[in-house]
Amino acid sequence: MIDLSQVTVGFGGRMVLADVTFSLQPGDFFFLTGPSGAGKTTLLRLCAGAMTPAEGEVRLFGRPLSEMTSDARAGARRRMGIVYQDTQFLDHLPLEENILLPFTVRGPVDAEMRAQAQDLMTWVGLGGHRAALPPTLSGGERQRAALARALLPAPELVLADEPTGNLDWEMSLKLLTLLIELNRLGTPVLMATHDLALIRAAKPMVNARVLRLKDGKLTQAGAAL
Ligand SMILES: Nc1ncnc2c1ncn2[C@@H]1O[C@H](COP(=O)(O)OP(=O)(O)OP(=O)(O)O)[C@@H](O)[C@H]1O
Repeated sequence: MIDLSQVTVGFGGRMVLADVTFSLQPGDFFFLTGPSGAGKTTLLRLCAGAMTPAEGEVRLFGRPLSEMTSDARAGARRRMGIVYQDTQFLDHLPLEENILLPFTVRGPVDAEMRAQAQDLMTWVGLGGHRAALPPTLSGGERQRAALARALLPAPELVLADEPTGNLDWEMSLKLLTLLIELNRLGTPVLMATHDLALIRAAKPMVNARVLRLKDGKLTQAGAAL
């Protein structure tokens, strides 16, 4: 579904990703780890078609990124559930409307969509915050809202950048469990995280693989979970 082939990315003369090859297929669950600044977000942005590499090829749903128009890239992104580290919300809209945005931008929102949004909000513990304006939410609440918004349109794959960074342990486990449940239904997940305890907690629940980024290189520590 996503293929990176010998991809290289640098910023200001500094190599961040060097000759990285990676493939995300149906059913895969990958944790992406590595020190701060190792390039985890950069790799996720490549997977989302949000940037182009200096060298190498990115394919999204089988199509070379280099041959996709910006509309085609946006179309590919709509098929993905992307949880950014700093998901932006529209501050003047109540949370429920923010979560419904992926639907609103495509057309009228019907009662079923609204019910799905409310279910997801309840699941992530935001059922009591439906009318809240985003600036009044805590960091952890915003993160859970970001997850709900990414998952609402039933994406074909999930890319999540430190989705548990602001969450307590219980909520982190809950979020992990939701991603694992989705994965069991076949949705591939690529999740960047620093949290090795969370990776260990996943071990009995999912056949996940660990990718480690260091010095621009990607290594797979399949048995290290
Ligand atoms: N648009 C950009 N312009 C210049 N440098 C950038 C840009 N994006 C990322 N970088 C640099 O590339 C490196 C990798 O950044 P990236 O955000 O991918 O790392 P990360 O592994 O996600 O870090 P963290 O765990 O702290 O979020 C960093 O040194 C960062 O400063």
